[in-house]
Amino acid sequence: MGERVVARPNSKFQFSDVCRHTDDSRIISADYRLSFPAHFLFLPSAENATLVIIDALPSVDVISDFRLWENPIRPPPLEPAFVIREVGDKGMGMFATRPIARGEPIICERPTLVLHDRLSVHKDQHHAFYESALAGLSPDAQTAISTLRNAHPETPELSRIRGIIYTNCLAVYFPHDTSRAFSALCGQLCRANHSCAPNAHYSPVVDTFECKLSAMRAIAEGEEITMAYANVAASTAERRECLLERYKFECHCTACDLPEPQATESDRRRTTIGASLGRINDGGVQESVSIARVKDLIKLAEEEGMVEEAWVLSMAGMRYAQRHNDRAEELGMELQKMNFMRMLEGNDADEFGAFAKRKGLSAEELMKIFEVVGREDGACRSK
Ligand SMILES: C[S@@+](CC[C@H](N)C(=O)[O-])C[C@H]1O[C@@H](n2cnc3c(N)ncnc32)[C@H](O)[C@@H]1O
Repeated sequence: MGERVVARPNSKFQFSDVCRHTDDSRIISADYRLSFPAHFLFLPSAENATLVIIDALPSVDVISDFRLWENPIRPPPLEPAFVIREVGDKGMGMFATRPIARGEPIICERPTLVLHDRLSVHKDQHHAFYESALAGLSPDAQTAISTLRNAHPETPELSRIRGIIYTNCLAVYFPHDTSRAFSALCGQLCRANHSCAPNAHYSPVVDTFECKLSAMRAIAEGEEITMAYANVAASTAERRECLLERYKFECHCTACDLPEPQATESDRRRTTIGASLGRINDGGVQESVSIARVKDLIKLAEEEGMVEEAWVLSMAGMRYAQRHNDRAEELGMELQKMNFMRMLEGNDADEFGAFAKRKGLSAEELMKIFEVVGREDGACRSK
């Protein structure tokens, strides 16, 4: 540890007398009253940081050794796919500026602020703590974060920056330990609004440490680009309650505002899928339901446009077939799983590429198989 930094002239940390330099010039140790000693890692350098990671040593220490930061970020598409603009009560939103094909990456963005999920700062110190973390970022990066929406009323318990984190955070993982979830803020991707029938899917890209939004179905020019913030395998009332509590809005998406009798039918499908997914997560469904039941559930999920849930169900079906030594069903389920993955994360999804390689197929050959399986754009009900 180096010397204590006390209001150095022009220092990024001049308002804070509780930050110290460490042997790594990019890592600042913060002496706040925390559940563990926090550290700020500024990347690519402390002078011109576009990313701050808030964690404890030795984890930040480990992360700082990754060559990952030197990897180029994926180049944006030649023709940008979206614009961010005002959308009434929702605040800002993301809109397609051209037709976007299913599976196409809409945006791939390195986050600007990342913090460990179990970080707990004393409420009296929230403001100073997060301000210290932001103060080390470049002016553009600071603006990107501090101007994000805060849906929560500011209180002594919930500072503005904490409210911004609650409103916007996305899950990310580091390659060295994917069991630890971190929350991330991105200047652009965090402008995507919610829908219970979304047209886009968020996924963290572990290898390059990026946040990715891909088109889950074809998106028309001018259409709003939306993702799901909450579990959509739940009834309208349950979804609305969860969104109101966490994100402070009442959802009026196409799924929430369906007329009767479609609303009741949609609730029935979603709660049926939700109950089965709960059993899968508990490890029970594999023995308690037949492969025929898994197929029925996948059909329900497709009818609701719930691709992620269909993907989880096909994975459960594949495992079930494996345990029963049913090779034909296993391959059928694996193909479905890959196809749902392609719908969620696009043809460049790591899992999709690895599958093609494992089967000794080129991407084109694999696509032909999917055409035979017959799940093109219309397979999931577009909302
Ligand atoms: C991650 S931000 C999304 C971008 C935000 N609209 C903005 O202006 O930056 C989440 C917040 O946006 C608003 N929001 C998102 N989806 C919405 C929806 N479907 N209806 C109304 N408000 C929504 C809520 O205030 C929510 O807490």
